[in-house]
Amino acid sequence: MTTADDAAAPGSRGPFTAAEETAMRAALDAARLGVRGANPVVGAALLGADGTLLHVGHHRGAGTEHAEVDALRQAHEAGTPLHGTTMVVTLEPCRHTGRTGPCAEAILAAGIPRVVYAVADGTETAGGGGAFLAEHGVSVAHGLLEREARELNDRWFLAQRRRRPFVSLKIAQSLDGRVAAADGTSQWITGAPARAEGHALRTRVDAILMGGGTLRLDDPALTARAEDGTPLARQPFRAVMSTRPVPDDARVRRGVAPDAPDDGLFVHLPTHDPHEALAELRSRGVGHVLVEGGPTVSAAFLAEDLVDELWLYQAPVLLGEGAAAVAPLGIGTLADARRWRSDPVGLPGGVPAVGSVGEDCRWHLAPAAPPVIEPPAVPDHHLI
Ligand SMILES: NC(=O)C1=CN([C@@H]2O[C@H](COP(=O)(O)OP(=O)(O)OC[C@H]3O[C@@H](n4cnc5c(N)ncnc54)[C@H](OP(=O)(O)O)[C@@H]3O)[C@@H](O)[C@H]2O)C=CC1
Ligand SMILES: Nc1c(N[C@@H]2O[C@H](COP(=O)(O)O)[C@@H](O)[C@H]2O)[nH]c(=O)[nH]c1=O
Ligand SMILES: [Zn+2]
Repeated sequence: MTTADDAAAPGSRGPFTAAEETAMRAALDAARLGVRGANPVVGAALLGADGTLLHVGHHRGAGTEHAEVDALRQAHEAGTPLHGTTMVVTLEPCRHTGRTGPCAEAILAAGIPRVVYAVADGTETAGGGGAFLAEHGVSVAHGLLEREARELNDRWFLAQRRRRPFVSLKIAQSLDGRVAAADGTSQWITGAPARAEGHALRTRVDAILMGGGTLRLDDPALTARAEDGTPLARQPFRAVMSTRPVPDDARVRRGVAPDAPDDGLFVHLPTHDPHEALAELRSRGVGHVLVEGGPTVSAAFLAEDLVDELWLYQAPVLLGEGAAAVAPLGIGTLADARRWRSDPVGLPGGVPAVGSVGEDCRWHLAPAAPPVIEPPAVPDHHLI
């Protein structure tokens, strides 16, 4: 089947050697060690002219070096000669300068004569590296293990096509699926190790979002903090989705410096429409949003299929009464239930999707039905 992707992608669709396929499998395994969010997970393997797997790199999340650069750095440190090598990468090498430099130029500068990638980047900003390399005389082929590579980042590709941030939802619930006791108290359902994971996630995202209900009941600061309460170095935007005014003395306005007037990270989103909320955050450069409830806002994002990954922590606590984790979604019968699957990509270093964190249980999930694999939107630089 020919897709818009094929029409836009440079180079051939193969044939590929057995060594290239082995290298791509190693690159896919390496990609799974990364974290997904504003950026996809990506792996890159350097293959010697004789088919030997030389170095395998991966991307460790937005702001860190890209997979190809990781592999090239390893080669440099080991003194590996690069003539005759092939760069095998799970995503088309980027050609833009974002938080890091363009991989396509790094590959060209390294004198690598062949590049094999699985799936086109497809974003307006970073796509086009394959064409750039082909124009500069590099042998470029794409489509090797494309389905596997696409599955690894399926919801990330979907978010890109829809021009919205990647959305994570975090829920900390009791054994009986409640996120607060009858009187609204919810601090703390889960234990310290699970909360520490939550703060590590907060520091990786660009914005944390809560609803007006949580603001009014809990007055949270929405900052990323270490276990002893000290602020972590990287702080995200703090967004409140509420049509009512946010009080001047709300902690979410202040962030990590309670006495400072305004750190520029507080955002009031006076809407009940999650699409509108995401569009506003994207206009501020947000690529990854963490929704931290409560149940009304969680349901609003879930109802619109806007949750790309779910971090669900379940504590061995029974409440019997209190708010359910998610407000009604209009599901009347089991056949209409929303099913989720383990997300193979998660915490840095490939921590398992389902596991224990202290006394609690962690589930890292993605919607079970992968999005319909449409061809990626043709990037603007391919439009006439
Ligand atoms: N354990 C956990 O993981 C968490 C638990 N909680 C608990 O949840 C409880 C609060 O739940 P809840 O009241 O549902 O809080 P929410 O945080 O979901 O806020 C709901 C409010 O947000 C506004 N809002 C934004 N979008 C929508 C929408 N699409 N539809 C309707 N209203 C919208 C409305 O405020 P407005 O009228 O101002 O527009 C609404 O009253 C608290 O007890 C809190 O402790 C909260 C977060 C995490
Ligand atoms: N992670 C990754 C790529 N990711 C691409 O680069 C974009 C982000 O770049 P930056 O702003 O520098 O973080 C991201 O949106 C995606 O299009 N590309 C690659 O060549 N290799 C990588 O390992
Ligand atoms: Zn890159």
